[in-house]
Amino acid sequence: MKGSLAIVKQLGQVSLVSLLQQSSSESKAQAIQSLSPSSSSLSLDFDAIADDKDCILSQDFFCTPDYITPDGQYISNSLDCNKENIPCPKSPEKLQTVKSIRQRQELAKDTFETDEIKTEKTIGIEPQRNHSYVSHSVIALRSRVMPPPCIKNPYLNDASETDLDPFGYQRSKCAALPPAGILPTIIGGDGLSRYRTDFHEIEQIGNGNFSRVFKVLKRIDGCFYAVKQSTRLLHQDTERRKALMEVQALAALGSHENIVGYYSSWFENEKLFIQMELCDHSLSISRAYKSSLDGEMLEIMHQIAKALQFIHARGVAHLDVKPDNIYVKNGVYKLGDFGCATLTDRSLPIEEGDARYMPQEILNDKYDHLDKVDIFSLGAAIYELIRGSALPDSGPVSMNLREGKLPLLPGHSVQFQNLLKAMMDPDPVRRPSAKELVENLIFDTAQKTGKTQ
Ligand SMILES: Nc1ncnc2c1ncn2[C@@H]1O[C@H](COP(=O)(O)OP(=O)(O)OP(=O)(O)O)[C@@H](O)[C@H]1O
Ligand SMILES: [Mg+2]
Repeated sequence: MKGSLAIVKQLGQVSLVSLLQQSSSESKAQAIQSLSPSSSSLSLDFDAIADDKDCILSQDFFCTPDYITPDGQYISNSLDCNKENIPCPKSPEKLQTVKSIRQRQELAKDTFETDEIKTEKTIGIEPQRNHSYVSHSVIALRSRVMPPPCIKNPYLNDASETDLDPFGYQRSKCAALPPAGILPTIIGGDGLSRYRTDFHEIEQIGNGNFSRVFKVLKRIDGCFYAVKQSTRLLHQDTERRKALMEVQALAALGSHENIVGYYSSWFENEKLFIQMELCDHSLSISRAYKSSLDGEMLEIMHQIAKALQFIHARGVAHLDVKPDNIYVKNGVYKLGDFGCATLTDRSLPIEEGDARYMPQEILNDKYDHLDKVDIFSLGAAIYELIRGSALPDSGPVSMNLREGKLPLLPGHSVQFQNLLKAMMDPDPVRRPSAKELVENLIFDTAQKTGKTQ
């Protein structure tokens, strides 16, 4: 045994599993003790390894050389997920024998056979023992061997489902979303972060009530994107389902010039990540975005009305139209933040957005004309931009607005003020639809006189 330990130390590589399997518990302790003093860089969790002697080493799956992952690598990944460019430890040269290859192949075969039976139970379940690198890898691998179920998008109608059945055997279990515990949450649990692997973070560009938004560079295509991350940990499936509604709405709607572009999304460490088109900034009132020009306000109104016409035609209401959620990119205005989006037929839960921009009927829980809620909110957003200061939550100003009493706006045409008044009419039926708004002659006139250029 002494001889083999000497070889181990000399080669700088350890095959501890076989070592521990062969040794009695007493000789394990001796072996460990004799290793420790001269190899201080190796501080392995031997108890964990001994506990896991029937587990499989990650390298057995990935066909990498047999070596114990240096302790430092695991610790740095698990303690500070934000660190980038952590250098990969060099794998020591491997002494390969035909026997060791065959043993490994058999071991892997056994594991995959076991996985077929056990995967359904392990998906979506956090590993119980965080101290073992081996257990993390096995669990992460299992979730990849058996991909998570497809999720039915509630914003799409089901016409195509008869021919194609992407939900397969899970249909009976999930009418709309998979059952509790099954949504994937453990990406990143093995120390591999999709966010860190695929993107280089440049800077934070936004802050919402529920999320932070970062400007990132995608490593593989060299393009900039915005990635929105939820700030709260989404522990429960119900929370994850709710968060998912935003990406499902974006994905179902498809692309439109006046809607922020959607690329992809994933869960990582119990947070939802959404990769989107990067815009220059939002119209947030905190940026002192004040304009007294009819032309500019008309341009914003016209472009966002087009976005609303597009989503309303697809049966979707945004329910959180406000300056914070209108972004600008190269002079083009885009509607973003679909976190409150719902179906106008009220077949999905309704969560109203920022109360400052909500009409009275929503505060009275009347949801008959959800598309017209967006028209009111757009009117309120435009009014706020003209006013140049944030609308109050409550009080006489907000009450007057909800009653359709819009103060006079000096410097703005009567035609424009009347349109704004109509958009904020207390009766949703009398508000123009998005289509009527887009087709309003005021935009033609503005274009002809060059005001919207
Ligand atoms: N694609 C983007 N490009 C540029 N900036 C963005 C983008 N998406 C979001 N932002 C910025 O990040 C801020 C917060 O984003 P977002 O509104 O989506 O988060 P939220 O937590 O859902 O917000 P809320 O508090 O309104 O619910 C936005 O107001 C905007 O300034
Ligand atoms: Mg927002």
